[in-house]
Amino acid sequence: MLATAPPAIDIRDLRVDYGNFIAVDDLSLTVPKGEVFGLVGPNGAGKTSTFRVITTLMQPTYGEVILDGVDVLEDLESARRIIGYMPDLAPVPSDLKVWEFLEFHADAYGLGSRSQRKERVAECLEAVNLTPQRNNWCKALSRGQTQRVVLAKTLLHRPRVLVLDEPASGLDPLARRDLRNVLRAIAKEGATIFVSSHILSELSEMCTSLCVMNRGKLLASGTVEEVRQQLGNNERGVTIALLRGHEIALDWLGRHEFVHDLRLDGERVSFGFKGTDETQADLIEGLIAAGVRLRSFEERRSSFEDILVGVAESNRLS
Ligand SMILES: Nc1ncnc2c1ncn2[C@@H]1O[C@H](COP(=O)(O)OP(=O)(O)OP(=O)(O)O)[C@@H](O)[C@H]1O
Repeated sequence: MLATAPPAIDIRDLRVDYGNFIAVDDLSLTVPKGEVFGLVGPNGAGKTSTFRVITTLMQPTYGEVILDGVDVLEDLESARRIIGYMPDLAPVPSDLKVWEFLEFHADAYGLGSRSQRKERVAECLEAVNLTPQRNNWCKALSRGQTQRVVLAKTLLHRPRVLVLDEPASGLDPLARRDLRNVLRAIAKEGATIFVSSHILSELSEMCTSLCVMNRGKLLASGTVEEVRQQLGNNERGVTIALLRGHEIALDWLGRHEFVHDLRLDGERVSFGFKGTDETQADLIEGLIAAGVRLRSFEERRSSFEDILVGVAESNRLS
């Protein structure tokens, strides 16, 4: 029988206390290999504390973190070889050129012979699409380019697990798109990426799956759709335009268990719908089978940002 490969990241019952304050509360999470996995949560959710434990920078109060089968708390040295960590707003020295900055770190890591180190620097610059900027001063780079230089530095030792704290913060949409493409390409090469943000839409664009954390606790995890369902936000507003069968539609929808706030406005019928994608597909089929001539169907869902704002609001109120 084939042994199953361990997940890239396995966090079990993690707890981080600062004095009497619980910053991470009983967090358990598994990230399969090759994912771009997002960690989203409002300020103070416990994202950085979680990352600091994973990256061996801090001992947790309780719990285990296993990276690619290696226990981070038991075998620090092996864990550090697996991890690449890019902290929030990592600085780059302004008085070095891009290639000098990377070669300095390749030397510090002792990455093989001089020619091997140069080759690795070139590979990493290519991976982050910065080969044309290799001779530029670090201080002359844009914010997006600076993030990618730091990412190149983080890739030098071929980490299998990349932990990136808010890498897209402060980037314009174009720079975010560049970063997203670079991260996807890196994951395709086999690395697993664990990336945080407090902006959900940023991560939902970038990640294969994600989790939501709030006040140290895991609220939901899975694909974007699964997370939306787990957070109980599958409410949507629907407007249908009909050519015939308005009476039938009103009667049929009025008896549907997931439909509420039904309104007729000219040829259009609007209502709130609280069901899954499957039940919504059943609803469309049911309406047509009942004899309604449907011209169009339009749904409006709360954006992911609205959901997160709801989470943050509930913090403030409680
Ligand atoms: N060294 C510390 N001592 C005391 N409290 C701390 C310390 N570090 C973090 N905290 C608190 O723990 C909580 C979680 O902080 P953490 O930085 O992990 O959250 P975060 O989700 O990364 O937030 P942000 O998005 O603001 O960076 C916050 O309330 C923070 O004030």
